[in-house]
Amino acid sequence: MRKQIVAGNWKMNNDLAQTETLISSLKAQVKTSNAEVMIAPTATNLWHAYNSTKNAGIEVIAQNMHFAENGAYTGEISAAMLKSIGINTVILGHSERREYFNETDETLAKKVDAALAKGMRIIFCFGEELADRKSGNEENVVGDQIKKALFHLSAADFQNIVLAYEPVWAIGTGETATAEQAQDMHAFIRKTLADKYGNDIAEDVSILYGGSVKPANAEEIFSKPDVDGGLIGGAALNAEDFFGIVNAF
Ligand SMILES: O=C(CO)COP(=O)(O)O
Repeated sequence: MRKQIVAGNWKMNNDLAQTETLISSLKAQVKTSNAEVMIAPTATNLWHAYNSTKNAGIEVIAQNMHFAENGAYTGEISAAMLKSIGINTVILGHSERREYFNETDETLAKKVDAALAKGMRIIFCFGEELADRKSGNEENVVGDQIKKALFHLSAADFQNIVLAYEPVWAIGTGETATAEQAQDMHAFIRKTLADKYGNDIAEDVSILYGGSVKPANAEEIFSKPDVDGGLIGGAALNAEDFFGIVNAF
């Protein structure tokens, strides 16, 4: 079953005290929602966030992980380590990881495999850059990113995959894809999945939109039939704004 999801990607923001404050504000705003609500604090605060959101209707998820089980990878965190502190979902392939940390489709495919092997759910991100969109190449770029990192998977694996379309030109820029641009790309993504795995799988996968989603534009974006939720950056750092978006469903 396709799920509606709103996930807050906190990126490298909020120390421990700020994490405590924001979680308290979020807990004060939670009410029964049609959407699953997730937050992705920075790694040092995952354990605290996990403990302070138990039974609060907010899932704590990770922003990244390494593909190896363990070993000589200074500074990295494995799927098993995340699982051991109660984290069952991980964001992979964010454009900032691709751009600043040289993550490639090939390394992402390994990360996807490692997360699935541990039974984790993945929010897999991809999206074109401005130059790709200006040259009309956005579908080729997005199709390639999906195929290279995910098309070695089995149909059953997609039960644990959520997709997040995040056009790079709309991240942190205040520039949002129009609801129509998001819908067109999400429909293309679903068709790409359907061509390989069949309609049932394609219809079941949740596809989130990310890129300058705010309370003011969330309702219109979420109203589109192939948009199943959002991956939220800046607006996730404020509890009212974040729940303004969650409540847009
Ligand atoms: O990158 C994003 C979420 O992962 C989107 O960030 P903004 O909402 O700040 O544009």
